[in-house]
Amino acid sequence: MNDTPGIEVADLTVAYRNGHTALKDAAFTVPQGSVTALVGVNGAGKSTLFKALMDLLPHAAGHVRILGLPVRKALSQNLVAYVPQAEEVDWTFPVLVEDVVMMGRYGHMGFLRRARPADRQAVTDALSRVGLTEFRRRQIGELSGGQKKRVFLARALAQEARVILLDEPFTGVDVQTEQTIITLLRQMRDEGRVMLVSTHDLGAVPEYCDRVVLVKGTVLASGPTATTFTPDNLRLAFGGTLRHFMLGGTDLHDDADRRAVDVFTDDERPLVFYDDRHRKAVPGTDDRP
Ligand SMILES: Nc1ncnc2c1ncn2[C@@H]1O[C@H](COP(=O)(O)OP(=O)(O)OP(=O)(O)O)[C@@H](O)[C@H]1O
Repeated sequence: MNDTPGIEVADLTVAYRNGHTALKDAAFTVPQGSVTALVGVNGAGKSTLFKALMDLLPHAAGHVRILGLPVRKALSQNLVAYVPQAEEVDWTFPVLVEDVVMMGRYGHMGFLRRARPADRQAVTDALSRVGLTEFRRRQIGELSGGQKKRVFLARALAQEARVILLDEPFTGVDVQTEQTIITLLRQMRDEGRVMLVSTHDLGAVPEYCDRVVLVKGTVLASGPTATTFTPDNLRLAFGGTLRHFMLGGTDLHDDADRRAVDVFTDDERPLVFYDDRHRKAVPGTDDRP
């Protein structure tokens, strides 16, 4: 690992063919060996940013570098992998779990896409790492939501991607699978990889993300979670869409404790901040079973 940023986005503007500018002058940097949350309201531009990083949308202005390389070069070197949202995949397509993971090897194969022993070994290793070895001969459509997510993570591992874009990896996933995925993300971070994770689960962000990028038509703020994932920045990014209230005094304590908490919630996944002396989001304070 060197000091080259994992992802570098500078003054990026992205417009759709109908003329709608979804991102304007967006800028942020993500170091190698990090897990970064990408958060913002519906329509803020998270998927647009992913598409720009995957070269699926032209850049009207600005530039993107991945591990110091222009996007196309990074893609041609198999450095970038995308873990899609469940809705983007046709689960009725008859394909085995191991075949999906083998797709991660295509970029390493020749024109005829003939799998060599090294490719088969990479698939076996990746499936073992995500705990799906016994599911390798199943049709992908027969798996649970959480298992499907892990198949796509295995595909990214088999690809030996260094930068992995994860679109809502925890949607529809139970708490145990969420923990399995978080453990994997941490291991991959420790291997020097870059994970950019779009998520609406704000309560879990401080638990597993080193850094945060807040978007709303542009990048409002980015940096280490402790200094960026703050009530002020969240108000900027989510103002009006999340309920925000403070609890203190007798609403919170039955003694003279003067501490207060800041709560941001969409009524499903609250994010709780303790008072100024503890301006650090507290993970695990949500109300899931
Ligand atoms: N194909 C498209 N053509 C035109 N405009 C689009 C297209 N896709 C998205 N947009 C618009 O671009 C803006 C950003 O959308 P985007 O899908 O990037 O948001 P998002 O942050 O990923 O939202 P969500 O949280 O709902 O997934 C929105 O205003 C959206 O309506």
